[in-house]
Amino acid sequence: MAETMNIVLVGFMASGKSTVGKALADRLGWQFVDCDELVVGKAGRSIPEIFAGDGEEVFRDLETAVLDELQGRQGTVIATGGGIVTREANWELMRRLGPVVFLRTAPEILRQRLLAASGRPLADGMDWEAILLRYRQRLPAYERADVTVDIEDEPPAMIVERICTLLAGEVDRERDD
Ligand SMILES: Nc1ncnc2c1ncn2[C@@H]1O[C@H](COP(=O)(O)OP(=O)(O)OP(=O)(O)O)[C@@H](O)[C@H]1O
Ligand SMILES: O=C(O)C1=C[C@@H](O)[C@@H](O)[C@H](O)C1
Ligand SMILES: [Mg+2]
Repeated sequence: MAETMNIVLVGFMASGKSTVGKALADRLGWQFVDCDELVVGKAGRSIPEIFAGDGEEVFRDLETAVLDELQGRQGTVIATGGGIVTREANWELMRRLGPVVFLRTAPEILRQRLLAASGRPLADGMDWEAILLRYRQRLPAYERADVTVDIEDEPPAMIVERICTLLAGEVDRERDD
């Protein structure tokens, strides 16, 4: 795959962006960055601390700033935060980086993963119906991605192979430009 581009992964909380992103970068021999980790590094605080201390808007500003700082990169798999698709400005920044891939993970899998973990302010302590409502509200935004990968219960390595196959067309288009 051409190293002149990056791959940007979007999807709901716990859809696997960070996990699959790392595996995809290993498979391609590319670098990997995670926007959530970059935000934490920039703020010097955890995501729950940013949400609790400054509010969601400040978190979103940091998220956009991080995406802006990634401009110019090549050969990098970029895992985004689950809400990055909610800001219009982020779309232009993501599309400039490379193809945007939506990990459309089955809601039942999201439910199991979110109930088993904490550290996500927009899921912690919320009932599943409220989380599912947010997921449904965000779906049209995720579906703006260039490529969608439907994910059931399967290991990251299999998802990685499917992403590589789906992106072969994107790479061909880039070569034609
Ligand atoms: N294909 C998979 N098979 C099994 N477990 C997985 C798979 N993908 C991710 N997981 C597990 O699901 C959980 C959530 O994954 P991950 O943190 O990668 O999601 P995310 O999309 O980055 O979430 P967030 O938007 O909150 O950053 C983790 O515990 C991870 O180990
Ligand atoms: O879906 C969301 O809005 C979020 C997802 C996480 O990746 C983090 O970016 C944060 O917890 C917010
Ligand atoms: Mg993540």
